[in-house]
Amino acid sequence: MTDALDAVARLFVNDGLSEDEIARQAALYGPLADDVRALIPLAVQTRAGDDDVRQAREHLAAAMELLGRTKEDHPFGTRFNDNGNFRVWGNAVMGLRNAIAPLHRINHDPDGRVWADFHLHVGFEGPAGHTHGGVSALVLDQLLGDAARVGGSPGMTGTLTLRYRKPTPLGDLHGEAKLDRTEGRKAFVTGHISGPHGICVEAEGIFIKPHWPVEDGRDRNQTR
Ligand SMILES: CCCCCCCCCCCC(=O)SCCNC(=O)CCNC(=O)[C@H](O)C(C)(C)COP(=O)(O)OP(=O)(O)OC[C@H]1O[C@@H](n2cnc3c(N)ncnc32)[C@H](O)[C@@H]1OP(=O)(O)O
Repeated sequence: MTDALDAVARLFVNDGLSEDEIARQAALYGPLADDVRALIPLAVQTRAGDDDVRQAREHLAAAMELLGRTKEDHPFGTRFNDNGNFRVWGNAVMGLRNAIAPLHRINHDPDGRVWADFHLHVGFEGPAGHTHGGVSALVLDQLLGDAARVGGSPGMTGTLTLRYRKPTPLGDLHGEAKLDRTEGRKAFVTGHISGPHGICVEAEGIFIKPHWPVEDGRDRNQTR
């Protein structure tokens, strides 16, 4: 656990950025992630032939060379400033700079419910034409964890139990979660993902506040 503690402490950084600089970086790197995100379904669906694919790959190689000239050698972690503007831009579910992240925003209602409307493209396929079960788990883990945090009991996922009630289509989906109760350091949270024909996946999670020296105090309505 010492290594994990060290990593969390090292990657939980007040970088002192001004709001203007944060906005500048968001405007610069967010669209880059959006472009990379748009490439993923294209890689699955393009019917381009040999020459076009070869040419596209040359462009991509040039882009990778440009982007790789200067880069950090560690994950993004959690960054914040004195205003409490928390950024988790590398997060796999809602990180602004993460091209695989399917959620743009997680909303928090005054009653503690958290919810998101999101779109899963063809790169999230599991069963033919449907969402991969692990992707549903990914999204629900984040939503339930956020509900625990918003409810005042932030924690690491101890147990996540899913019931796949019916196949989850790709496309436009809705997810939500709410803290049910707490017992000591444990938060018990429930949630679900629904599609056009109702609830597809139900989830129950136990989130446990670890013995870490840091608190995650992200703003309640923070965008990714
Ligand atoms: C500031 C926060 C920032 C939190 C930052 C949140 C980021 C959210 C990110 C999204 C969510 C993730 O992906 S999180 C990543 C996936 N999860 C992980 O990697 C977690 C790895 N596991 C761990 O680090 C640890 O096992 C913990 C923290 C979960 C628990 O360790 P611990 O704190 O030493 O727990 P311990 O003292 O033994 O037990 C405390 C109580 O919890 C129960 N318990 C222990 N483990 C489990 C378990 N897996 N499932 C259910 N219950 C459990 C015990 O029975 C006990 O109940 P009683 O006797 O008191 O009744």
